[in-house]
Amino acid sequence: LKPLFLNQTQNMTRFSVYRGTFVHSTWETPLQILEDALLGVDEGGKIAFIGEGKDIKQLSQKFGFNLSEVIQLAQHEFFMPGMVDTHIHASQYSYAGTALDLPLLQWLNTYTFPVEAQFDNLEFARKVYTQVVKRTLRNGTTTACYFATIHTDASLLLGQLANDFGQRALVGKVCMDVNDCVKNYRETSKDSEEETGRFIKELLKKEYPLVRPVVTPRFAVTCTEPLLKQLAAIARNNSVHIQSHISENVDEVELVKKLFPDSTSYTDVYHKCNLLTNKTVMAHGCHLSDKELAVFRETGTSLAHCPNSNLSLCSGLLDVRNVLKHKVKVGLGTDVAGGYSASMIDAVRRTLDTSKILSIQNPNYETLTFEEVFRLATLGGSQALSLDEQTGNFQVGKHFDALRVNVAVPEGPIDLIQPEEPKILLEKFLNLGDDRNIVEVFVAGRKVVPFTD
Ligand SMILES: O=c1[nH]c(=O)c2nc[nH]c2[nH]1
Ligand SMILES: [Zn+2]
Repeated sequence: LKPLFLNQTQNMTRFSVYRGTFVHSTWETPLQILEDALLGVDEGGKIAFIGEGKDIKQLSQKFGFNLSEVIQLAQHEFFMPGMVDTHIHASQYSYAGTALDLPLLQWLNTYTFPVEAQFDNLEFARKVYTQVVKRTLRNGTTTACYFATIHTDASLLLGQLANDFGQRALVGKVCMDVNDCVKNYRETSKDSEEETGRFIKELLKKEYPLVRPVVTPRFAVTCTEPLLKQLAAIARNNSVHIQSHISENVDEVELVKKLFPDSTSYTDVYHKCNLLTNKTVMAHGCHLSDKELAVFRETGTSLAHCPNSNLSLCSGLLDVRNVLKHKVKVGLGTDVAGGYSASMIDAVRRTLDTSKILSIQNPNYETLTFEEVFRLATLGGSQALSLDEQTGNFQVGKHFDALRVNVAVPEGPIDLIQPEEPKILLEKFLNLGDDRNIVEVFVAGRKVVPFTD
């Protein structure tokens, strides 16, 4: 009886086990390929073991799974880590793909603020937020760092929807106490502060396992210095993330200089207000100086590179190679709707395009490789959001956030003429693939795509 009893206790933990090709990044190498690997996920959604297919018998005995339960990937399939969108405006999704004919400051006043003002209507909010969460999940965004609007209840609803669909998310109620252009879209400083406190408290009270609040001053142009300082204190007291925008376009940088004459740079404005922390992510940074990047590095602040937006609004070209040389943490963002695509696959392509534009301008430029950009979209993003202990690659102990990619999916966008090695399959997927190739999406071990209802 004794051995049987022992065996039963061993079997108490049930694993989901996958066998096939796994591609991911580490800090040592931007592309590591594990062929015929076995990966086990425990009931908590964490990666319990990674081994080789040839050792399946020993692994099944050690971890107590049946060989018949192992899920085998097909030829042309691989698992890659879920992608991390480090910067996306959920509230701008309704007009994604339009309104790209004005530079940033005019774009905000003409298109963005009037739409965001409508999120006092919870039914409208539910419609938009449901669609953006589903669309991003389907396109392989397992973690999203969202801007909502100034409306606390609608922002809480976004958190609820991310939780319901199973997406890992940071959700920010936007703060802005300056806006003279669209009068019904701004808060008093007091409301902004109090509502941020309420937002954090109520979101944390829900105890959603994968959703966290992020303190969100929109940017220095729409926030007074006292509000910026208060928000930094709220973030510190609650140990939560901070997100904002910085140095996206030249006119904006000039305006911030005028608005904050006592600061030596745009970065200095935020630094003086204590907003630069190792849980802060700033979008864009196209026009940051090397000196400012050094402050990012010292404070542990990260950058969200949003190339589609930077090109679409003619904002600028972020020199990611220089950011990496300064050892500043950096991930990729779609920045919907300044960026017209909600897909992180597009963010990968636009990152490569931007790097190639910089190479055209300077033939000595060291162009980013597709492997490096793959790392930015996965591990880099998780690090930029200080979530790299939970997600970003396939490491024992991390959550299983993964995409099952079938490069040769029937009726899909890619024609495979002959069998290809995994590196080529990944490159084809990143350059030619779309959501049809993403046949399953897992977040913390749970299959969230295809949708169940
Ligand atoms: O791309 C952007 N989108 C926005 O909504 C925004 N607000 C401030 N700065 C911004 N940049
Ligand atoms: Zn943005």
